Order: sequence, then C-alpha cells, then structure tokens
Amino acid sequence: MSGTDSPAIAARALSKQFGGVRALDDVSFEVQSGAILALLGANGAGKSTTVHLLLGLLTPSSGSAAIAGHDVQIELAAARRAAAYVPDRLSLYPHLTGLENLGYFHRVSGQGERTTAELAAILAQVGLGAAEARRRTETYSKGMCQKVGLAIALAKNAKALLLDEPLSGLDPKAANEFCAILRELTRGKGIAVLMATHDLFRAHELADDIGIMRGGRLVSKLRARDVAAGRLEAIYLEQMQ
Ligand SMILES: Nc1ncnc2c1ncn2[C@@H]1O[C@H](COP(=O)(O)OP(=O)(O)OP(=O)(O)O)[C@@H](O)[C@H]1O
Repeated sequence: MSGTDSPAIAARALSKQFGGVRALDDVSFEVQSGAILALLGANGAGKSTTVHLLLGLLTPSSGSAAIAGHDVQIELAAARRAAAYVPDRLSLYPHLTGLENLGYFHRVSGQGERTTAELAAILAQVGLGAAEARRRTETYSKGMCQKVGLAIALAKNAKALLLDEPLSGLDPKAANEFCAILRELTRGKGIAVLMATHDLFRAHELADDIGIMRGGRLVSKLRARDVAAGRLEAIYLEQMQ
C-alpha cells in the first residue's frame, strides 16, 4: 500500500524478540508529514530497535513497519528510498570535503543526478556555507557532520527522517542550531521526523508528539503542547517507576 494519505512513518503492533529478550513489545504509532515524534526512554527501552525495524535493518518478530505507505518487509527498496537515517555519529569519509561526501552519498542513494551547485545549495540550507562545504570533514565538528546527514536526507527528497540520538555530544548552541534546521525541514518541506533521544528539554521544545518507552513498550504518548514546560521530566520519571 502507498498513497498520499498514508502516514509518513508507521509502526503497527511492532514486536522484536532477540532470543530471550523482548526488545520491542506491541508498539504502534504514526508520524504524519511535517510532524516530529520524539521517542524517550532509558537505555535498553527499545528506541534503537524501533528505528532499525523502520529502516529494514531488522526483521520484526510480529507486526509491521511502513515508510510513506510502503511496508518495510514487502517493499523494502521503496521504503528505503523514502527514508533517511542520521545516527548518533554519522560516518563520513574524513579525507573528502563536505560537498564531496554529500555527492558520494547522494550518488549511492540512487536518487537521480544533482549538480555541484545544487548540492552546495543544499549544504547552505543546513547551515554549511561555501567555505565549510569545501573543507575536508576530518576538520568538522560533530554538529557539522550531523548537518551533512540532514543534507543527505534533503538531497534524496526523503519523506521520513529517522534520527537516533542525533544531539548526543552536541554543545547547546550546536544542538539548538540542529533543532532549528530540523524544524525547518518538517514545517518547510513536510518531512516527518522520528527522533530517539535522551534530551527531554529538546524533545519538548522540538517535537509535536512525545512517546515514552520502557522495557520495549510504548508506555505513554503525549502531545508536547499539552505538557507544561518543566513537567516532562516529572512525567518521564513517573513512567520509569
Ligand atoms: N542485536 C541484538 N541482540 C540481542 N539483544 C539486543 C540486540 N539489539 C538490542 N538488544 C536488546 O534489546 C533491548 C532494546 O535495545 P535498544 O538498543 O533498542 O534500546 P535503546 O532504547 O535504543 O537504548 P539506548 O538508549 O541505550 O540506545 C535491550 O535489552 C538490548 O540489550
């Protein structure tokens, strides 16, 4: 199934068993185009497993995952074309420039040709100007590498962006800048975002919806705007009891 009314990201009764470990247990959610869902939870709660199932890197034990209406098990290539992934630490080629890395990753994504000028314009959109784009990425900060990850998503016209701890290790200014770009990608370009994070403050500030996971289950779903500033931590800690 695919269609314009399908959610950009969907998990339906998704479960994953690793031997005796129930890493994910009957998790369901949807993220519509232009929306951001932040997944919170302690270490081992199942956030990365959720992301990996949505990317088709793992096979569900039961349930299904879909990107832009494409079931990840049935239409893996189409689902992957519509998705982009920014992990905690993006592996770029250190001896290549930001522009060359973007060119390389765009080519291997198989999503059509882009001129150097187009790629440079995409890097500028994520805050990497002409001089930075022409520097080798071995000289980049972590925040700059993460921006290249967003540029890769933009270049391929991703419908869904999956991020696993993208803010870890970023200083507050870099995290703030990264979140501002993410907001622009969602509101301005209609990309749906699923972000696994431990950063409650940014989750509340950035996301439309917040999911709290514990022991592989999605134990709470909240509308960020319904949660008063400063209350999220208390709600989170209650769920961890
Ligand atoms: N490949 C695997 N083999 C066996 N167990 C796994 C595997 N991957 C994850 N697990 C287990 O599944 C559970 C969920 O792990 P997951 O990495 O999804 O949690 P997480 O919420 O992303 O944690 P963190 O915040 O530390 O990244 C944990 O108990 C973990 O040990």
